[in-house]
Amino acid sequence: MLQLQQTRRYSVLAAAPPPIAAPPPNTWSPEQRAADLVAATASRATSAASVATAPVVLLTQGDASFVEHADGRKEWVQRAEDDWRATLRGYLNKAAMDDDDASEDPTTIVKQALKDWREGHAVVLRRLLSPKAVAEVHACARDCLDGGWGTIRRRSVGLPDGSVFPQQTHARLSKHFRERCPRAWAALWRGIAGVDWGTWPRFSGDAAVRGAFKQADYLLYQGGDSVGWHDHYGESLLFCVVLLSGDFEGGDFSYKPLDGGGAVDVELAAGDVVVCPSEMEHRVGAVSRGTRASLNVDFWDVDAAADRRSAFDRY
Ligand SMILES: O=C(O)CCC(=O)C(=O)O
Ligand SMILES: [Fe+2]
Repeated sequence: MLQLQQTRRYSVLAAAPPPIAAPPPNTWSPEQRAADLVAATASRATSAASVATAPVVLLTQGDASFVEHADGRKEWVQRAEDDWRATLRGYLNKAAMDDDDASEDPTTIVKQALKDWREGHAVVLRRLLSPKAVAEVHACARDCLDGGWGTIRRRSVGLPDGSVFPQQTHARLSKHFRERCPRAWAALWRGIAGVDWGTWPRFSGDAAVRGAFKQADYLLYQGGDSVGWHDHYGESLLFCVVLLSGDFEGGDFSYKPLDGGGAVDVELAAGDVVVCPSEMEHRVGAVSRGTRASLNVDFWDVDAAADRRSAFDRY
């Protein structure tokens, strides 16, 4: 069993800088916000109507958003945790729920990916998750919100490049991910075991990969959200990212090869998975239109008894 190293570069920044232009006091009134929340917690059918009138987020800076209302008015609003939850719920109420369970066998997908793979690079598993497996993950995130069993945060990962402060909305699904997303989980551990074996072997076989599940995080980016350059060194041994949505612009996933070569942009479609060794630096570019949803899953080799995280950090 390897010793888990201290975190070196994986940065989860706590404080957000002030927005570029100071937002005016919140004119998205508490009454309106309360009404949105009530509507959002109602049934899916009725909440779909309320979502149509929710402001569109054009840009985010820290906890402030520049929004456009249905009548065309634009303004800065300061947002609190409940607002981010409402945003997440609004997206999840509309997220594609596709019943198509067709996907290729993970072994075949891994074989193809390893043919194209070069040492020191990430591995891309095309369409590893079927539309139904992707839908399972969206449904799990909604269940996490409705059931209140996972932590939901607005957080920053990585270092800002230029003036853009990286931010993502983050829901930790670890507690129930494996049982609520059986298709997604089976595709992931099979795909990852195959990749690991054929590249930088860190886990000895399927059972070791299954036992090394550390956490699964559902991530939402919109209105300029991004993730700066960072790695997961010391936090895990291997991680993967699944793209869960398609209707957005910007939001490219890039990584820096371990041989010191220049950054590589990866084109991803919903259901595609990028697998990286945890020391590999990566980032997500700013999302300029629509919503990018993804799932980050980390694998380590610390067994349950040696896991010293608090319940909050786990879930
Ligand atoms: O959303 C992604 O594609 C990557 C997210 C990421 O790197 C992280 O949350 O650590
Ligand atoms: Fe990351």
